[in-house]
Amino acid sequence: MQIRNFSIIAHIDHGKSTLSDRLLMRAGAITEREFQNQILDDMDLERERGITIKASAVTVFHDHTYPDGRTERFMLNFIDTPGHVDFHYEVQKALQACEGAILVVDSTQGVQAQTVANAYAAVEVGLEIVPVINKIDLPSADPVRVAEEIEQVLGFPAEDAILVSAKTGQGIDELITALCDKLPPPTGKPELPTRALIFDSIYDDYRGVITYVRVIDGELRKGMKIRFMGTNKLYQITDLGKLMPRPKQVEVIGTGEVGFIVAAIKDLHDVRVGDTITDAGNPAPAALPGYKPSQQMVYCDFYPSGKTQYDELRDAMDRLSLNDSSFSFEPESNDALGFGFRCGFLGLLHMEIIQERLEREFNIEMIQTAPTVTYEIKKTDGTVFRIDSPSQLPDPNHVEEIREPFIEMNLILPGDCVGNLMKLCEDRRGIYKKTEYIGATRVMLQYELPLAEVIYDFYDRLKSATKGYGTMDFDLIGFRSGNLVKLDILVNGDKVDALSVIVHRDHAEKRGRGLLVRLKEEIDRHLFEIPLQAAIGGKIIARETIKSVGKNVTAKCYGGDVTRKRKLLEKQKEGKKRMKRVGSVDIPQQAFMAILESGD
Ligand SMILES: Nc1nc2c(ncn2[C@@H]2O[C@H](COP(=O)(O)OP(=O)(O)OP(=O)(O)O)[C@@H](O)[C@H]2O)c(=O)[nH]1
Repeated sequence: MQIRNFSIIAHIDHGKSTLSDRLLMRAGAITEREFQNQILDDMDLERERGITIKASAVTVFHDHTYPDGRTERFMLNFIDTPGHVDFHYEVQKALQACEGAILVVDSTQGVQAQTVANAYAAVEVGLEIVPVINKIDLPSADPVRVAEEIEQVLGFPAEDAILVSAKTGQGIDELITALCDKLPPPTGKPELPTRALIFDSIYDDYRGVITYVRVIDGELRKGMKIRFMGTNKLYQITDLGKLMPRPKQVEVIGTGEVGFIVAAIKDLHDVRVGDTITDAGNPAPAALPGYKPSQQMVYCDFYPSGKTQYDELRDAMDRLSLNDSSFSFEPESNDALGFGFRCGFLGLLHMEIIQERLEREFNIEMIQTAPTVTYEIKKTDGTVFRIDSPSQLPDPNHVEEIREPFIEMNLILPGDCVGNLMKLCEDRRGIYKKTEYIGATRVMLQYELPLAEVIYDFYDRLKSATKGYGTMDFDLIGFRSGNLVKLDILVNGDKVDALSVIVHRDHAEKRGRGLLVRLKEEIDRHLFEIPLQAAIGGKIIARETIKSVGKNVTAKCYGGDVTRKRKLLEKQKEGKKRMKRVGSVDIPQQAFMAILESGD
């Protein structure tokens, strides 16, 4: 029997999940009805089996007929990947467990920013790529143009693209034939000591940690004693299986195959994605190369509020981190906000997901501070270290350099929006790199930008400046020294650490003023007058005053420019009720997020 391992990669909404389901249906693994119900998203399935399915590696069989009439059975293993820019890391993990990838491009949309990013990622790990043009059933489909774009931007010959409709099933047989013919087989050796790559793991309430593996050499057997080569932990396999797509127990996962193992592992942190599993009785001499560890790029604080206690928040986060090892938290205390946690995320979307899950699944009420990036500090004594909160910045007299993370951003947009986007990038301290044309009407722009300038609202700005047609993708390229300063905020004379930000010196005054104006809108009047001040190193650079209730009877006007309200902030409307008392002033949740809106 032949084995082929591949991932499906695509820009968001180009049809990756629908195509996975269609392939499952074509291979007879699911029924037409299940296809209609989107099997891979079916939560009932998880409940029924007591197993959680995530970024699943699904196994199906296909009888392939060669041109000479011979037939042979193929085991096709495919791994679903997330498409969002925050989860690049997950995509990389999936790709390294494969020999090939299907690159899906929507025939009505063409090549988009994440099409390019995912294609490059797949080429980088040496995968064979089968380009697929999807949604050809739609009247607005333009597969010829899209095939040309694929050739022009990515270099895959236009005639190699396979035209399909995941929805109707058109072209799926050609696709499966191409997978069998074009993708290389796995190259591992069955006779060598076992080496299996961990590409995913999840925590399951009933069975502990479930580890997804790709066996490179040797095999994994039920009952086998295994060693995790990186963490040096020993376990015994109690169960192993494959997702077909329902979990099916097997006795052996052989060379080149994928599957999951259960070994009574209680702590997700014992199982490091990228680590190698070997046979404890006959260990491999060296581990597989593994992955770069996931990088947290965005940090913020969570503080319990309302009826939620500190312990409840900690327990909820503990439970969440069981299932998501790229989310981290550490106790943090703060004069103004009391005891809470400093949390690290892969990106802003990841942060929103965690915040939403805490609120929805655990009924947690909390105050969240504005997100910030990691900075690298060089002190005058030569020491270099990283901080993930402005409050950790040492005395400016001891700081020689503040370095901030920079990204390389690729934007794909309609040609007539280029001017607007270049202005936006330049306002955000962007450094222009290059422009490339895609066909006659679209442009790929490349800029280097400070991450701090894009994490808040850049995506929304891009969408509104391009009527929704623009797409973006970025990669971290390193830390660069900048003329950065810490801007402190004083409320009624008290410095509120959670409101401090690190900003470029040239923008400091404008940011300080903007922030105070927003704070003034958010903080209700009290019985006394409240001075608001912005300061750099003790020097006040801006000031506002919230008048006392007694002095002016005009009703307070809330809101500001509604069109500027971001999605993130809208979700926090009820946060208005969540207050934290700083000194004698009540500050609502939204005030802590005001920094997000005070940029321009
Ligand atoms: N007409 C048509 N619609 C399709 C086809 N394939 C997918 N779609 C639709 O396109 C939308 C996005 O498809 P998904 O399969 O969810 O896309 P995805 O790439 O997995 O999206 P994410 O999981 O959000 O990254 C859905 O509404 C699908 O029904 C197709 O071949 N034809």
